[in-house]
Amino acid sequence: MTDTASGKTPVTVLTGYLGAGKTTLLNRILTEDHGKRYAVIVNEFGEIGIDNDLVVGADEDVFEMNNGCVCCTVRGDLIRVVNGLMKRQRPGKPAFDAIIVETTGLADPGPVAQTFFVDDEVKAKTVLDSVTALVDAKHVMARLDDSKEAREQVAFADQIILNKTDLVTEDELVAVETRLRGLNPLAPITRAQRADVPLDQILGVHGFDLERITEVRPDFVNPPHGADGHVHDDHCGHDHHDHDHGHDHAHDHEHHHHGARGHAHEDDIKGIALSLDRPMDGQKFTHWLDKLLGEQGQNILRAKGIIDVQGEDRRLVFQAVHMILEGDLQKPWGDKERRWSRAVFIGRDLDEAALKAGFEACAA
Ligand SMILES: Nc1nc2c(ncn2[C@@H]2O[C@H](COP(=O)(O)OP(=O)(O)OP(=O)(O)O)[C@@H](O)[C@H]2O)c(=O)[nH]1
Repeated sequence: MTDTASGKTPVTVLTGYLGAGKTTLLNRILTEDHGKRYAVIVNEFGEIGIDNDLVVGADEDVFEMNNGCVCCTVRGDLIRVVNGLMKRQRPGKPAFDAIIVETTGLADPGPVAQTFFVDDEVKAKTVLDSVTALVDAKHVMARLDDSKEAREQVAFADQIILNKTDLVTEDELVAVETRLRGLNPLAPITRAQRADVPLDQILGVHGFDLERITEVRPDFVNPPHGADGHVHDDHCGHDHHDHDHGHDHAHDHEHHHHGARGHAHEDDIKGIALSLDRPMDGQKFTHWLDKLLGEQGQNILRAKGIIDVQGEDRRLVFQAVHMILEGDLQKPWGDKERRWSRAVFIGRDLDEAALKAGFEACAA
């Protein structure tokens, strides 16, 4: 599964709130008869190695980072572990087909994801394939109410596995999916029990590649239910009347522990999808994006997009994790292909009107 274009080993960052089913998934990855070799990097809380012991077949392919808190900074220990893995060899190919990094249930996945952009050695050998969030269908609504980390994990994800679907009704599932989509309109949601998703559907998916996602499921950039431009489709369901997270409510930035259910709630994290059918001025756009990330990068969890630059045959593809921005010109637009620009910003307290105006002002 080595990334064919680049020869780099794909890395999946696995997040999910406490108890969502991460260990269950890792055990599947390590034990299933898939003919691949995966390395799993788990994160330990200080001295007690519980997680590692819960992962079966742990010895050979499971590696620990235990150097401090996973959510604080770009991870020196993670860099060391990954570089160590990359030095191993199998005849003619990298030692592992893919690497999965588990973050603790409470961690912000941002710094872990950023690690794969900042260290030159890591960057040369690996490519961040996706941030995958596991969600507990039974408990996620309450967690989204009371936990900023839970909201950030969902907002940050390239794909979401909605686990424990056996514990809730279809109506409840639709309500959960609607809420997840409000926080993250881009990530595909796959339902699962005991994390029984096909591994080739979640690993090596190029989740960071916006274009591929929109090719597979064009509805991913569908604005959330209730928002301008939302298209009703099979995925949104229409019987979720009691979960109308209106978008005009006053914000509650404190998010004290509410009861598990029943209050009207405005998620302060949201995803904003922008598009433009005219070519853009490349310089204007780059300048705008740099400035935006410089000023609001703390609040922007993720951004990615494909831009149609005037006078350029190739598409400009960018993505950002907080303030860390990467962008380059990628494959040329096809003759019959629709040339258009689209971008998604996921973050806290984003001013949608200002973003839209700024984006459109970059038109050539
Ligand atoms: N009913 C049900 N239980 C599940 C499912 N998936 C996992 N579980 C159970 O949920 C519990 C938590 O699962 P884990 O895989 O340990 O979750 P985790 O995300 O690793 O938890 P932390 O390590 O605390 O972050 C375990 O008892 C699992 O057996 C599911 O689809 N349905």
